[in-house]
Amino acid sequence: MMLEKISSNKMFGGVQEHFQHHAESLKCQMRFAIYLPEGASKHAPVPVLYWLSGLTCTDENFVQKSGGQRMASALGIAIVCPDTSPRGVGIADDENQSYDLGLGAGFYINATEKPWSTHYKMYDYIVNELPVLIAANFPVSNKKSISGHSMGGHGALTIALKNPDKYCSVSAFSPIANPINSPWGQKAFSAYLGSDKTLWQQHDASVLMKASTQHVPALVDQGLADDFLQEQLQPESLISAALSNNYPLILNQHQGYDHSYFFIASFIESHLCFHAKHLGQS
Ligand SMILES: N[C@@H](CCC(=O)N[C@@H](CSC=O)C(=O)NCC(=O)O)C(=O)O
Repeated sequence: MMLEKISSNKMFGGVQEHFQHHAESLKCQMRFAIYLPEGASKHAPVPVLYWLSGLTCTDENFVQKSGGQRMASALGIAIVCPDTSPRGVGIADDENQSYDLGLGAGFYINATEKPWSTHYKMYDYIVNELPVLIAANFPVSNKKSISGHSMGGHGALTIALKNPDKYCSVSAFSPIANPINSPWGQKAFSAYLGSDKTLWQQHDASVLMKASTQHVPALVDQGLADDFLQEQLQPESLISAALSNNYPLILNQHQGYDHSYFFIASFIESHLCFHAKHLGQS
């Protein structure tokens, strides 16, 4: 698979890079960012944290705003940031977009409904295609963890809960914790999956956590001044699910913090330390 390098910048001794490539699962060109810490090499491969961004984001938001690279360098962890949806000429909703459906809003699921089903296979891209591409082209080990924000927090939690053998740990900032009961989730799942709500449940972190039998260690941070807290995010559903299933979820709530990357930047280092512990880096 051909990778085209878009940019490369030395940062904290390592390197922050952006690439583009043809994604088979999405049938379009995709971009991703990768941070590689100093010393990562074929002889000293490093584990990878996949970061899934939220609505309206690209591969750039985390790279520019989170400040996560400093601790990733110290801990010896690579961070891969994919884009949040397929993009390109002729892809559904290119010309008629709302911020919470279509471009920048792939929800990390495989769409089954037209017109989305041709390209919107973000689950396959994140779980299967991208890790193979990363392993083939970068000095990484086979240890992986996953994290994300908001829509990406939903993606990280659901992907880890559905694939407990693939991920050493999962974390999320302000995740859409119960999308089958939130307006963002209902809009996306209706469009991408259709009206059968039993299918929606397979992509709901609270439903999956309640039923989970193999527990991936999970950390969630939530700001209490988040404008989306009650209507869209509903962390109380995740807390109930964890309690009912004795799930090892750490959920921290923070007075005064909102939904922005200022919140993520304030706590990203604790997430990286959490993942480092489960990836065997500390
Ligand atoms: N209506 C807003 C919503 C966009 C927004 O807040 N996006 C968040 C993620 S929300 C859930 O997935 C975000 O991360 N934005 C990018 C950033 O860099 O802050 C709007 O359109 O602005």
